[in-house]
Amino acid sequence: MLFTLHCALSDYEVFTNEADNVRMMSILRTLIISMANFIMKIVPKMLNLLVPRRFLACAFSSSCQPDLGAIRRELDKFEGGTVDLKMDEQSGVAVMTLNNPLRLNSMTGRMMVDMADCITRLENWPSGKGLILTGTGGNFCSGGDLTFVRKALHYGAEMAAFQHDALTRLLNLPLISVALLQGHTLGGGAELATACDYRVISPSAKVGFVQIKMGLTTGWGATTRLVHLLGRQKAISLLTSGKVMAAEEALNEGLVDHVLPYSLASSDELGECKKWLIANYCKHDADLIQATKKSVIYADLNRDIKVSLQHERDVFAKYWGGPAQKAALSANIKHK
Ligand SMILES: CCC(=O)SCCNC(=O)CCNC(=O)[C@H](O)C(C)(C)COP(=O)(O)OP(=O)(O)OC[C@H]1O[C@@H](n2cnc3c(N)ncnc32)[C@H](O)[C@@H]1OP(=O)(O)O
Repeated sequence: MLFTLHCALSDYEVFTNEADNVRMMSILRTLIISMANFIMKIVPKMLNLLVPRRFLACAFSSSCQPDLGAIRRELDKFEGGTVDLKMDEQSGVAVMTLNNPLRLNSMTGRMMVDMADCITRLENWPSGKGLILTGTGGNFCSGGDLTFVRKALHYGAEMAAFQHDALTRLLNLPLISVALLQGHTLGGGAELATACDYRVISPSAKVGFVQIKMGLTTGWGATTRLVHLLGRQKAISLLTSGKVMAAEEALNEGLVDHVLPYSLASSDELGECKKWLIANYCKHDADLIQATKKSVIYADLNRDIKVSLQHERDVFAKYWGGPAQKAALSANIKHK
């Protein structure tokens, strides 16, 4: 580049006499191209020195996909607690339980991996209708396990990518899901609750997006889900206040859908929640429930009304004239 500059300047002295405008323009063009090439070469090198390589790769590559397998192997090293799944074939309702009771079911890396595996099993459960997400020992979840959090301070973006994938899959299960909020539901715990279709709360429970008080924003996708669920204003209010709400306030805010009666022992609340789920959403045929939920997800993700209606028609045509409709017609049902 310096060589080009030198040649260009010496040429300039010669040309002042000849006033050869055409050659002057050509020299100027060479100069500009050389400078541009120089900048294009040096800027990425400087950025490479200043910013970690993995961030650059993500920021500049349009094909950047997090390697979930590698993240999973890393998260699995942060032990403590489990997430357990029971699938009841008879009722079609599964119970997924956060199990880290000494730390109020706060989530370790291992639990995140467990939960992702449970979700994979639920994605492939054709006779399933519903899911209850609950915590053991009278608490839902007090957020990220702070022992894990302290060890994983270098691993936030990766953990968030893993949780975004798992919790989006949870939200989009073809089952009707409900989070049973008991005791404490804080931070990441409140985020988990927003990855279910509904939230049922114990009258003595408390729930809050306390991330802001921990110097954080949401890492497990709750901001995106809250805006869909409650709209911008309420999302801003819950997330920026970090307020911890009692059951009635959470109901008034629209965050929860049902408050359980006061009369129940904590151990009976799971049974009551199951009754609520079945009575409201899981009475009918599993195949129809799954088809309905899938259509709702499709409509939500494809806001183009024509595309969504076409899909709805296709699903409808599959059931029209089918055995379930014929059985219902024969039964001569009165919908009183
Ligand atoms: C991913 C980003 C996030 O989730 S940010 C939010 C992280 N969560 C928190 O900061 C919650 C911190 N914990 C608390 O505020 C209190 O423990 C709450 C939940 C209010 C319960 O208070 P209290 O009923 O008095 O119980 P306690 O404090 O004695 O707790 C019992 C034992 O559980 C533990 N615990 C609780 N939460 C966590 C957590 N998130 N991570 C790790 N451990 C947790 C407490 O340390 C306590 O343990 P220990 O009995 O002292 O050994």
